Amino acid sequence: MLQITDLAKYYNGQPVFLGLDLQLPAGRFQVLLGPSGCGKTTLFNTLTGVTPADEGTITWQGQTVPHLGSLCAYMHQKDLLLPWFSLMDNALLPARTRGRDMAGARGLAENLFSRLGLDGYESHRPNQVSGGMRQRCALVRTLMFDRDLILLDEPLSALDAITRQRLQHLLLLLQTEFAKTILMITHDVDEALLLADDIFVSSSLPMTLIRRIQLNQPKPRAFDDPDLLHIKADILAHLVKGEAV
Ligand SMILES: Nc1ncnc2c1ncn2[C@@H]1O[C@H](COP(=O)(O)OP(=O)(O)OP(=O)(O)O)[C@@H](O)[C@H]1O
Repeated sequence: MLQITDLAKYYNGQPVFLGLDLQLPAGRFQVLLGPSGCGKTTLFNTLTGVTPADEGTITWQGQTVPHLGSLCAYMHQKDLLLPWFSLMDNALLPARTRGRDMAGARGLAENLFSRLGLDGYESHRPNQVSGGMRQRCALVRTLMFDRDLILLDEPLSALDAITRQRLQHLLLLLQTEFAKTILMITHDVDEALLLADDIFVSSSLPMTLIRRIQLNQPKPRAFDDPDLLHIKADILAHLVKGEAV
């Protein structure tokens, strides 16, 4: 369980967010949905210690921590693969830097490569494969951190519709098969509706959470589910209202 209380971050004296409270129960797929520039990436950077919080507390499994840096796996918008390493060596980096059993790590990475349609590309370098393949490799590397909590910052935003759909299914696997707690940022309302157990809708800058929606519909879900269409209309109305905050 992750508890964020009264979190604030300022840039140049202006709040990106302040008084932010968020509670994330373990094992759920939670999605933060908000307009461009509202502070979503800054929130993730603050949570992971990339940039320090100015106020507030972060509590992970009952312990107050300065940030979640070493407690979570963070997948950025950009794949951040090292260009001089092969895809497999990129995926194995978390295991290597943590001194893990490399034979076991390689076995797991090979299994994930195969599941994600990357087998045969293990020794390719990032510039020799497509954007979708790089994102899949980045997803494998994120899993190789072996953390219970995963933060995903628009992991699918740069992908074509088909690849995106395929990876959405894979993201669902993270939750069901690997029992991860996930917090994902997206702009895409449909993606949020397909994947989330909880959706947090944020206002524009400074970011406040203006709506929380719990979705109990079983997955995989269909876009034309009347319940989801109803929720979509509600979210869009809140996003429009949030722009005016
Ligand atoms: N290092 C920084 N220094 C100063 N201002 C910053 C810095 N990083 C981000 N900002 C500002 O903070 C605000 C929030 O930016 P952020 O990238 O967190 O938004 P976002 O919601 O993730 O945007 P997008 O959805 O477009 O990725 C923006 O006004 C941005 O210009």
